This record gives sequence, structure tokens and C-alpha cells, in this order.
Amino acid sequence: MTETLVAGIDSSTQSCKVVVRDAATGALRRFGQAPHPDGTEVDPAAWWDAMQAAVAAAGGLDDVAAVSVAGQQHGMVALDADGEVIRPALLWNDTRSAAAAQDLIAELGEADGGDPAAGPGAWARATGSVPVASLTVTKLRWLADHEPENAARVAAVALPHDWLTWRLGGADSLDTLVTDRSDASGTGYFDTAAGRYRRDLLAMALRRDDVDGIVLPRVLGPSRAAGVGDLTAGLGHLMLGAGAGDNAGAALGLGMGPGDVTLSVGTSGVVSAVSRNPVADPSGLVAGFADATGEYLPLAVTLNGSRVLDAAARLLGVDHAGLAELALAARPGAEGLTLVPYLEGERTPNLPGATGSFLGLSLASMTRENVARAAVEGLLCGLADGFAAMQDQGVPVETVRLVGGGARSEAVRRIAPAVLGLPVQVPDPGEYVADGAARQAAWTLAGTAEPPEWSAFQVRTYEAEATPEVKERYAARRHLVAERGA
Ligand SMILES: Nc1ncnc2c1ncn2[C@@H]1O[C@H](COP(=O)(O)OP(=O)(O)O)[C@@H](O)[C@H]1O
Ligand SMILES: O=C(CO)[C@@H](O)[C@H](O)COP(=O)(O)O
Repeated sequence: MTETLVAGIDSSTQSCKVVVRDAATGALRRFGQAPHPDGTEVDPAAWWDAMQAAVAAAGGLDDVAAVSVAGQQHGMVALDADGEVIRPALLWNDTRSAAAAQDLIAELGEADGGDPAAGPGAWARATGSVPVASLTVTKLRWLADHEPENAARVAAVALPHDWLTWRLGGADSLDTLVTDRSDASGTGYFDTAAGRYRRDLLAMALRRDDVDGIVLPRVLGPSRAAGVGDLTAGLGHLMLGAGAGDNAGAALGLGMGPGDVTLSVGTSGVVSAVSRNPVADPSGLVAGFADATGEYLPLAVTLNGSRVLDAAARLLGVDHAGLAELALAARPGAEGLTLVPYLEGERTPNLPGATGSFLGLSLASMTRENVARAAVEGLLCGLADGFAAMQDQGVPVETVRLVGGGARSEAVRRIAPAVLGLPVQVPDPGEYVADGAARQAAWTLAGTAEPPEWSAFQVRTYEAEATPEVKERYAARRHLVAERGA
């Protein structure tokens, strides 16, 4: 019997990855990857080109029955009435809209009860999240304030995964744009608990009173088909799933349920958990997003994930294996050296203009080993802060898993349980976002109530003696940061 194949695509910050899997068992059949351009402002055409290259590297989709696209969240893809991209997309890690976030918070507070200080609570109640520069709503306000002629031309707003799904489906008209709850919940103009758009917030962001005519992608249920796609002439037809934000994709790929907490060390550092109830944290540390199965996915996100390791390896003139070796050769705590790794500014805590700092340099601590160790510990302390914020929101913790490109580092794997003070499971290295998209495609194809049960992945559990002093020192130092440009 010939097997039915499905594909999952992860259009993430640094690259596009494609997996082709058996729809019934989830067995991996093929894989392809292609890089994305650097920078926090990207022409979506580059994602399309990378997707074509990654699909080709994965052997094409000729024999594939269904495909879903997961993607980096929040990126603003503004389209005009002809469906053309108005300007390069501003990505989730572009911090130019930090002041717009502050303005929007104050304005909703004023609109709600006359008090700008009530803004964070008002946003958390309205959408589940407090705006930070990452969220799409703040990018739209930035557009209105800095490029009003572009803001006036906006006829539709999509996210990276919506736009790619639309292109796959033929991009016939703006009305065929679709999305899913997980990605819609990261826009900042979607009421996550109620599952509906807040056009009043879109109007506030764009400073326009005619937003009823603006197309927002239709929000599909978790296993609803987005249509029948045609990647390029000659590649044949395939069913399109609704797709998802990348973190919800990973949750589906990992089969996460309540009690499972995932740390992802990709470009972003993410702590996420599935919750049966919506979360609305007025402190803004936890974003109250939705998952890709009908539940919720509270998460805390740092701007400084795997690139902290990339930068430290560059600084020390070693590769990733060399960095891990150096870090593991140092003692816990790096003899008093701390890296506050705000290399791209920071989102959790919300310090978009911050730069990073090495603190605690001494003759003893200023060694290559300690610098490597401080980089790994600093990255993990940022995640540990997010983890604590999730626990403060009542998120239960039974298992902790580590995924993403940075989880390939032996140092990250071995130091994570020491910094968190908990055992950490590391699944087989893989592309769990793309896997989640593939599982969604199989679900869409099957038309069943629940996603297909796929064979479990292997995990290796890492344990270590807890080093609470590392987190304590970091907590005492993390506010000692300089402003960008200072
Ligand atoms: N062995 C390794 N050790 C540490 N970091 C690694 C290793 N392999 C890959 N990475 C890092 O992982 C990152 C890419 O991870 P990925 O999860 O694909 O990111 P994204 O989804 O944000 O594009 C890169 O920054 C890369 O340098
Ligand atoms: O902003 C968020 C989630 O809120 C990021 O997690 C992006 O979704 C990018 O993810 P990666 O490409 O780093 O995995």
C-alpha cells in the first residue's frame, strides 16, 4: 500500500524548514532547509523564495497530500488593495515600535477609565497581552506615525504564515486570506479569550476610522482546510491546513498538554505551556496567546536566544562545540562573571533600548572559559525569569523540555537543569515547529476530532545540582544595563 505523505513548513526567523512525514505514523521521510536574510525588516518575497528552495531540498511536494505552514509570529505584512506588499515586513524582533507600544497602552487606559496607568490591565483584558514592540499592533501604529502614506494604503494585514499560506493557495483575492487562533492571538487586535478581532484596536493603531474595510485573515478552526494549493505550475494540488504561529506549531509537534513546559532556544528564547484557560497577565511578562488545538498557550519570550551563543562563539573564535567545551570547563557561576545578554534589546523584561553587559570582570573571572559559561548562564537566566513569570500566573509544571537550535548545545543542555533547578528533557534534535505543521496537515486531511497520534520521540533527561546563586547574582545585576546608543 502506498503511504500518504504530509508536509510541514516552519518559516522561522533565520530559515525555512520543510519536513515530509507519513500521515498515519508521523515517520520522517524527507527534510529541506533554506536560509532567510538577516535583519529585522524583510521583504516577504524572500520567505517565498526560501520556501521554494527548502521544498525543493525536501524533494518537492508532488507526492504530498496536505501541507501546513507555521511561521515566526507577529511580523507585519501590510497589503494594498491589489494584494501587493506595501513595505518590507517588520519582524517580531524589530524594536522600532517600542514608543508606539507605550502610546497604545496609555491610550487604551485613557479610553477605558481615563487613566493611562490602567492601560496594561485594559490591554490584558481586551486581548490577553500587553503590547510590546514585538506585537503587530504596535508596528501598525509605527506605520501610521512614520509612514502615514503607507498606513493609508493598508487594505489587509497578514502575518508571515498567513501570507505564505495565501500565496500557496493562489493569492486570488484578499478575501481568501486565512489564519488560525494561535497567530491571530499575537497580533494585539484579537480578543484571545473570545476568539474575535478587536477592530477598534486596529483603528486605534492605524489612526484610521475606516478599518471596517480592511481585510483581516479569516480565523480557521484548528483542523479546517485553508483551501487547495498549487505551489508552482506543475507541482500538483495539495490540501492546505490553517497553519499556526511557530510556538503553537512546536506545541503540536511535541504533543504538549497541561503540565508540559517547553523552553525553545531559537532566535527567540521562549517559555511556553498549554493551558485550558486563557491567561491575561497585566504585568505583560506573560503573553496570553492561543495554541493550535483550541486551548491556550501562555508564553514568555526573550529577544536573546541562540544568537547569544552565536555571538559568544564568534567573540571567542570557536564553533558551537568549542563554545560548549569552554563553558563546561568553567565552574558554575563563572567565578563571578555575569552576562546580561540584552544584545538585541529585550522584550521580557520590556527593555527594548537596552544593550548587554558583562559584569563582575576580575583577573580570575576574565577567562575564555568563564566568558563562555557566562553567555550560556545569562541566556538561561533570561529564560528562568520567563519560567518564574509563568509560574506566577499559575502555570503548572510537570515536565520541562528544551528544543530549538540552541538545544543542540551540550552546554545549554547540561547547564539548564542547574540554572532552573529542575530536570530538563531534551527530545531528539529535530524541527518540532515544522513537525507540528505536518501533524496539523495530517489532521486536516483526516478530518478527525483530534490530531493523529504520531509515534513518540525519544527524550534524554539532563539533571544537575541546582545553582541558585547564579540566578540570584543575575537578578541583582540584570537591571545594570546601558541604553542603546549611550
Ligand atoms: N550546536 C549548536 N549549539 C548552539 N547553537 C546552535 C547549534 N546549532 C545551531 N545553533 C543555533 O540555532 C539557531 C537556529 O535555531 P532555530 O531554532 O532554527 O532558530 P529560528 O527558528 O529562530 O530560525 C542559530 O542561531 C544557530 O547558531
Ligand atoms: O515573537 C515570538 C513569539 O511571541 C517569537 O517566538 C517568534 O515567533 C520567532 O520565533 P523563532 O523564529 O525565534 O523561533
